[in-house]
Amino acid sequence: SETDVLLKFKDSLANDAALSNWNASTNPCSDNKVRWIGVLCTKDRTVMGLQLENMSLTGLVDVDTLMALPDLRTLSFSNNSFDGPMPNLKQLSSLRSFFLSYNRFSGEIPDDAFLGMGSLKKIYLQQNSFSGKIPTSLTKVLKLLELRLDSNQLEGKIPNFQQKGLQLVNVSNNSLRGSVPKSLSKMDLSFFSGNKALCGEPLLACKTKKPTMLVIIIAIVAIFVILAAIVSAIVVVLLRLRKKHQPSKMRRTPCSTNPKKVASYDATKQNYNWGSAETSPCSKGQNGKLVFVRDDREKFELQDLLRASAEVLGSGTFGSSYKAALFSGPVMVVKRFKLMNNVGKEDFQEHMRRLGRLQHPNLSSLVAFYYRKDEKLLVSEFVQNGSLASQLHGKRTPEMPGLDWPTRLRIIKGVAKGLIYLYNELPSLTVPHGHLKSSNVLLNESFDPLLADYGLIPIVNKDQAEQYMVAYKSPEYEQYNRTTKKTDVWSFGILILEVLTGKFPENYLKQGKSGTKSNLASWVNSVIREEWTGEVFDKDMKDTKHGEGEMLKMLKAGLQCCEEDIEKRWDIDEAVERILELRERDDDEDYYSSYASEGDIYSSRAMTEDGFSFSVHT
Ligand SMILES: Nc1ncnc2c1ncn2[C@@H]1O[C@H](COP(=O)(O)OP(=O)(O)OP(=O)(O)O)[C@@H](O)[C@H]1O
Repeated sequence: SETDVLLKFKDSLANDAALSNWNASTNPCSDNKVRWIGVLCTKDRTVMGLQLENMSLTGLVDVDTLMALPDLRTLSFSNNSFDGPMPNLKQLSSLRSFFLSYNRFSGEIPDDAFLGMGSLKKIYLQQNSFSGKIPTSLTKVLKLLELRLDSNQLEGKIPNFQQKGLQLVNVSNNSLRGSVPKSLSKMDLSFFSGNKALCGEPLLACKTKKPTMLVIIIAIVAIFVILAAIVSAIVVVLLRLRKKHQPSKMRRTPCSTNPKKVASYDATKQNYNWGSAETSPCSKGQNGKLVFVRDDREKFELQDLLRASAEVLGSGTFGSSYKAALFSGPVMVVKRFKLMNNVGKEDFQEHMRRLGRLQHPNLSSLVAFYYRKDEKLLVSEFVQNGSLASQLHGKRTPEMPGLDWPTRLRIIKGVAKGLIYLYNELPSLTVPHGHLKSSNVLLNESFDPLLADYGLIPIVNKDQAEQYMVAYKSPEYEQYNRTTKKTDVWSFGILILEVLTGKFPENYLKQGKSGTKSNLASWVNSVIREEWTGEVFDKDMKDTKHGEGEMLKMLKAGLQCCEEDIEKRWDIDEAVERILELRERDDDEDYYSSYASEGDIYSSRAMTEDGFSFSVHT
């Protein structure tokens, strides 16, 4: 009977004076008046629970015996003096609640202590000396509403409770660590306090996982600083680019920034005073002197150049060129190079001296140079009639009516002579000129050509050279990334075609439909293929009447020099030889007539042995 069960249970207790009315002569639930102390009964007078609180009980909680009470739903032994490990209550799988708080229970609670207790709603274990981890089997008690584990010596992390109905989980005053599970974050903060290493809502945020407000503010400030730095860097770069790309019309000092090269020809010239030596950028940090490459001419100082009134001649790819009339008479041209650091100072000076030794009627001679690490100035004599480019493409005026054929022929021949001289004098250079184009062919008072800007490939910065210098626009460089001894011949060929057609070569450098590059030579070829050879010649070219034959031969020579297949392209010797053998017109009438008759053959539009047909324009 239940009487026997409870008396047996009482036997295992010690200090049980409070249970004095528990005796075998009465039934625990028989009569309200004599109901046993601390026994809770159902309506049917069966034992439903034990509420043995505040009785100073000690001894053993005999769970095995209690298993014989089929309707037992609740047990409370709160505020007694029980000690030892937690009773094995999971055997009482129908329990709805149990209260062991305020005793001296100790030791670890087995991890599976609550397994199978599917009806349990309230577990009160607070104010004992339990140690070890919170058993994970608690998370499986699906109906759990209230759990009190506070004021023990529990450690480790709080398991991840997921029960929907949980109303209270108090784990305060233990030694728990880690973060409060999200499912418990809305509970009262006091349920978690007293655990030094516990964090997360409702406690303070965990440092490792969530940044504090201060950290967030610092991060935001840092992002702003970085953004500001990036924006200012972009602004600086844009300003520099803008400065660099200012059109050549802007007034410049010889030390101002190199503007971007434009594809169209710009013959604009402006008078400009360089200002005092102090205000000129050239004077800042200027500790070097002009170095004269020859002894046979009058010397002057850099200051003399800076003091002279200057005219901007133009802005090339490497820097601007200035015309400076010295007080003592001579007129010089100073070209400012920013990007000439391919070699060190010694090699640079050596190369300059080498160029300075070159003397030829068709070369513009280097007079002096100035070396500074970040910029170089090359000084040469001013050449009277400007460049071949300005003569071919500049605005037509009564003073600049357009070059006639005899002059053009003489110019091409002069260029050929200058070129072969460079090949002979600079044999170690694969590309002795390297930058042969019409703006680098200057014309003296008799319209004889003088080559300029030659022999610079070894000293110009490689990147810049590859980007801007004429040699690197050649088919062999475009296709195979290499230059050869015939590369200058190709530039010469383009120059010849430019002189004959009056077309500006850079305007014909295009990517073709098939991916192939087109150039002035391919344009000329296409016109010839259409049998409109006469159409290729410059309409502004005067005095062609007796020169058609030579013009045609020159056209062929130009195309031979522009042959894309290097094997088929003439070498410099052949090119020069063929060009120099072309006859120049003189006052000999016989010559006129023979020349004219040759032209007449072509003007009949018959195909010639060279494969050209020719129709004379008027
Ligand atoms: N010694 C000179 N006498 C007269 N005009 C010159 C002289 N040197 C250069 N020029 C002219 O000054 C202008 C600018 O020349 P610059 O050499 O600076 O540029 P570019 O030849 O157009 O291009 P790049 O820098 O690619 O050579 C050109 O029209 C050029 O013909």
